[in-house]
Amino acid sequence: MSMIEVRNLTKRFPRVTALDQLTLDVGGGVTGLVGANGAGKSTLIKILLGLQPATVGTAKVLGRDVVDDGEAIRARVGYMPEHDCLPPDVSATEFVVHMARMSGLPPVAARERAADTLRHVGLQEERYRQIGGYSTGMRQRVKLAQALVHDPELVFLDEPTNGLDPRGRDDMLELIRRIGTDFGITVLVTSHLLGELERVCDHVVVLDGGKLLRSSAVGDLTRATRTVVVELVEGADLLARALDSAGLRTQLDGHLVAVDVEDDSAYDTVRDTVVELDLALVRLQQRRHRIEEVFRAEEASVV
Ligand SMILES: Nc1ncnc2c1ncn2[C@@H]1O[C@H](COP(=O)(O)OP(=O)(O)OP(=O)(O)O)[C@@H](O)[C@H]1O
Repeated sequence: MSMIEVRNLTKRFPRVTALDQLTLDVGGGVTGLVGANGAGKSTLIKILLGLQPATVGTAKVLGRDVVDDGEAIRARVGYMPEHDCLPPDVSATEFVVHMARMSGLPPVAARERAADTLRHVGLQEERYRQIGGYSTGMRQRVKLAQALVHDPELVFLDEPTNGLDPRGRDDMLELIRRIGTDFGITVLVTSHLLGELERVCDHVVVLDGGKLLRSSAVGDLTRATRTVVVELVEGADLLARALDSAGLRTQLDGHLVAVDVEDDSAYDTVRDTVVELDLALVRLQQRRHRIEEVFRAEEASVV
């Protein structure tokens, strides 16, 4: 079932078209929304939350229209905004309890949910201190906690790893994965870094200049473009030439030949050719492309 359905969505600002006839379906699990700064990611999230009107087109979230049913959608959806929006002079506990109360939870339930959620995002004793003294990583966790405190079915996380050091990024990505797997909450997470999303996402949507560049399952994206690396004692150039003549794409690098493998028959061709040429094999290793390499290769072939 589609959690989000976007049809022909266009958003024009006076000087720029932020979204351009975007059509898109997002299912359950963790979906990454990737694009350079200005690609339209935040604008899409704001329209899906009913916080901004589209110029043209329609969108549904959890089966409800974003214009007619904004309030009902916001009750079942969490939102972690990109920019800092936290009051400095209250504690994380006070803030998250307040947000839970705003979502309609009674006082005792709000306190319990806030404590549970802050624990899940990894804020311990520091949750009683004023937010003004927090590190960026701690502030991101508070923003995440307020997005989860009312037990939503779907959360929008806008650039949750922004400003974090590598360790903080890893921790945040792990948390996002757990939101999807352990709690069964559907996640739409944005980033301008494609590489970090492949670790936690089931699906990736790529926006470019407000248009849909690609929407694929992460597994399909990397599986479709495997490489097998063949290392030989000698004769790598002979093998590369023979495989080229057999219609495979190869790259020669010293004693190594990297071969693009589009289907399983390519393995047979590599094995048979090594035997026919009577070459001494050191290693035959399969390597999946990283998602970033796939896109880089595609961009290069477009240029
Ligand atoms: N309220 C606004 N008024 C005018 N232009 C806007 C407004 N909001 C966004 N834009 C423009 O729309 C385009 C898309 O912006 P958006 O914030 O959606 O991109 P983004 O992919 O989220 O990038 P970033 O990560 O930098 O926020 C940009 O060119 C931006 O300048």
